[in-house]
Amino acid sequence: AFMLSRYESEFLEIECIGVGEFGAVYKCVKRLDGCLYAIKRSRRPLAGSANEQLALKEVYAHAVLGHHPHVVRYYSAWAEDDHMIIQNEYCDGGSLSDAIVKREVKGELFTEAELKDLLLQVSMGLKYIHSSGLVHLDIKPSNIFICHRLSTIEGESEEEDDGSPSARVIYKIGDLGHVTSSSSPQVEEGDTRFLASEVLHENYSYLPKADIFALGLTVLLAAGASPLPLNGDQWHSLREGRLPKLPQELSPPFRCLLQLLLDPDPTKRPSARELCKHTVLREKRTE
Ligand SMILES: Cn1cc(CCO)c2c3c(c(-c4ccccc4Cl)cc21)C(=O)NC3=O
Repeated sequence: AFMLSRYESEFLEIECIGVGEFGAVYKCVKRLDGCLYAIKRSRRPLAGSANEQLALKEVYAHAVLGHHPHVVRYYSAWAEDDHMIIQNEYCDGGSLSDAIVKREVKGELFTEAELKDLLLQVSMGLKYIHSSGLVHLDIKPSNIFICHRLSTIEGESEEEDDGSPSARVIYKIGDLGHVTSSSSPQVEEGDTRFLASEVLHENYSYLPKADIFALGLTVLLAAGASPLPLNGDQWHSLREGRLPKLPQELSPPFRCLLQLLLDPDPTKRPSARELCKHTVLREKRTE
C-alpha cells in the first residue's frame, strides 16, 4: 500500500518468533527508542464476533493490569489495514515451554529449587492479576515467558563469588487473550490439557483456583511429567488429586504442595496470595 502502516513506519521487523491460528508474533525494534518489542499481528476479527470479544478482552486486561514484574508488559495496540496489532514487552528468554524442551533434549531436569522459584514467581503474577479482580484462564508453559536479567544491570547486589554478574531468570505471565472478570465471568475456556474439571462442568464460582490448578500442571511439566492428555481416562485421573509419575524424587513438603494445587476441590487449593507466603517456597535453599 502506498501509505506506510504505523507498524512499518514505527518498527523494524527482526524476525518472526511465533505463528498460530491467531496470526504471527514478531521481534521488532522500535525506530524511535531502539528498544525490542514483541508484536502480535492478527487478522482483524469480524466485527461483533467472538474473536473480536477475545481481542478486546486482551487489550482491556492489559490496560487494567498496568505494570507488574511477573506479567508481560503492554505498550500499545491499534488496528490498521484489516489487522489487529498489540505491542508488548519482548522477553529475551523464550517461553517456559521452550525451556522445558531444551532441558529434555539435554537430559537435564529442573531442580526442586528451580521449580520452587518458578512456582513462587508465577504465583506473584497471579496474585496481582487476581487482586485486580481478573483471572487468566490460560496458564500453561507456552504462555509463561522468560527474561534473563543480568543482576548487575538491575543494580541487585548478588554476584557470583568471582564478581561476575549472576544471571537471574524472571518468569512473566503472558497472553491475556482469555482474561475475564472473576466476578462476572464470560469464560472462554483455555487449553483443555490445563483445564480444571469444575470449569469444564461450568462451575465458575472459583475461577482464580482454576488458574492455580493450571499452574500446578505447569510446574509438573517443568518437573519432567510426560505431556498432558487432552481428554479421556488419563485426563480424569489427573483430576482425582494424584500426582503423575515424575522422573525425579521431590521432597515430601513440595510434593504435598503440588498435590494441593491439583486438588479436585477448588476450595482446598491454596490461593496465589497464600502461595506467595508459603514456607515451602520461602525458605532459602537448604542444601
Ligand atoms: C511466540 N512468542 C515468543 C515470544 C518471545 C519469547 O522469548 C513472545 C512474546 C509475547 C507473545 C505474545 C503472546 C500473546 C499475545 C501477544 C504476544 Cl506479543 C508471544 C511470543 C509477548 O507478549 N512477549 C514476548 O516476548
